[in-house]
Amino acid sequence: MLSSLLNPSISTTPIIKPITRNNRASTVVTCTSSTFDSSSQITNNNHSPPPPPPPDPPHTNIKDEARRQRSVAAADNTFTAKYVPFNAGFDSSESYSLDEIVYRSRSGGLLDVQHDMEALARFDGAYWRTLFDSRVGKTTWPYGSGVWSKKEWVLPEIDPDDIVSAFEGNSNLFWAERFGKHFVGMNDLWVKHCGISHTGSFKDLGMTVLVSQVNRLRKMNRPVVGVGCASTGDTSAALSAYCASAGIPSIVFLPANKISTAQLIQPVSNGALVLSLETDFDGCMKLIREITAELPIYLANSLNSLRLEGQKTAAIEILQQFNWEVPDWVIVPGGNLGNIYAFYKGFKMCQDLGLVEKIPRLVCAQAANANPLYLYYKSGWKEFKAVKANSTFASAIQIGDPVSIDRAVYALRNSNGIVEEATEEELMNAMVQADSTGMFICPHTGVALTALIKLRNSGVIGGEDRVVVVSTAHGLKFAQSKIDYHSGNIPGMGQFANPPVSVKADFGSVMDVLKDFLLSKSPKYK
Ligand SMILES: Cc1ncc(COP(=O)(O)O)c(C=O)c1O
Ligand SMILES: N[C@@H](CCOP(=O)(O)O)C(=O)O
Repeated sequence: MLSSLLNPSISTTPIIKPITRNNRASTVVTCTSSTFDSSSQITNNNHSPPPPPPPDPPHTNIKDEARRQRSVAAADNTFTAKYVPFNAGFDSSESYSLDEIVYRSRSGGLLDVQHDMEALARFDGAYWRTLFDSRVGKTTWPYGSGVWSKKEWVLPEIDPDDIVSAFEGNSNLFWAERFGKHFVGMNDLWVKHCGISHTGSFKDLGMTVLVSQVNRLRKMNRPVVGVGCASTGDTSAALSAYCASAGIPSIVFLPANKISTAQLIQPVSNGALVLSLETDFDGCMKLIREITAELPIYLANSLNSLRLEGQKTAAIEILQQFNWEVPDWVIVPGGNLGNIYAFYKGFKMCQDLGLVEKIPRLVCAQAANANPLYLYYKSGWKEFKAVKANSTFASAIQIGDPVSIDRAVYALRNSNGIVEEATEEELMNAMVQADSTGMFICPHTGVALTALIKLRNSGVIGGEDRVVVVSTAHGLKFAQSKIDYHSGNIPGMGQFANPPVSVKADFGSVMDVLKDFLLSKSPKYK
């Protein structure tokens, strides 16, 4: 009933129909019962004169102004960074310039971006804190971005002219007062809302860095014709938006019928080549790795360590927002497992460079239907086994063979971390209960809140602890799961459902309903 009340045309499972256009297979997406087809393409049949050219842009813009400031200021670029094998020993001499196209070390392991920490440490913690704080809330290019306000720690050598940014980051960190008090008996619970972002998820933080570097590589005539990713929906949205903004072709591999309509329409709208594949995310990931090894398509998944340099700034922002006080716990939902390491790295750099004295304990929260990290953790980190990820309402983390498993284990071991899991009912109830306190969160944040509830119930997290739950995407991307829950359309679920009430449109009927409602809210008048 609710679906038809809200939007009769919403379908839970968007259909992607292949068509042939311009002698090559391409795709058309049907998000509702009405089809986008070739007839919906724009044609100019009325032979009207072309529109006049746009007026010349003003002579100066924020990039020009930033360039002028740089030429006046002393050389600001004494910092460097390079790729090294992830967690390499001190005796390793393997390294690569960030201008090389490389995703794996010689031994096939993961890479990491290593900054010249000695050069950064020539400035003390107070210097960095003041510098970062001074850039918040401005429109100065590129520092108006929460990511690029930490440029020296992200991509120090990139020319600001090459940066592709939507001034992402600086997302709000809000006090979850009612949820804290009523559901977990806490006074100091916070939500870092990374979903309030350009494309509605934390992926923007990493994608601005990756696409900026691609922009630079293309200007250097490196062989990058397009950028591609496998995605459960959010990475593809971010990739296609940043590429479209820079005029770079993007290609996204999506598991057919496994992502939400709102996520699917994002790359379609931004002009990406959208491939809908009859497999799951892990299958898409395997394919994109094979394809990017063959074709001049740059890999944009978090296997590419550039992404994590942007994502780590969310951790620095949390410290900044607490006036450089360190919370006790940070809870992050995990899928491909790049983000948990990005948080660790952001906190650790702040500790190593003297901005703070310690780092928080990290919790990675997984859906029980896609829980390879949780199983590994429970085995005492003995043996990692990829799993076949089952369908979950937290569809963006339906991942059974996470590429960053080694990074996640490193982050958790070095932060005295914990892994928790959430069943479908637990994560949906947590999401719905959080929404009832004024939030509108995604199911992945429901997974993180479930971890919090479990750790509070077991006493691991104390009532006085300061906890940050990372909300990774905007709830509006996952409206269908909320509609299904509140409609009672999910077997075995709906304990906290709040469906709309159908009422006859006459005074008496409306009064009856309202009286019942008011009495139920004010028992003393009963
Ligand atoms: C909304 C959302 N939350 C959480 C995650 C998990 O992040 P990661 O893959 O870095 O573990 C993803 C993507 O995987 C996501 O899209
Ligand atoms: N949730 C992700 C899955 C891919 O993760 P990535 O960080 O490796 O790109 C998505 O939205 O696609």
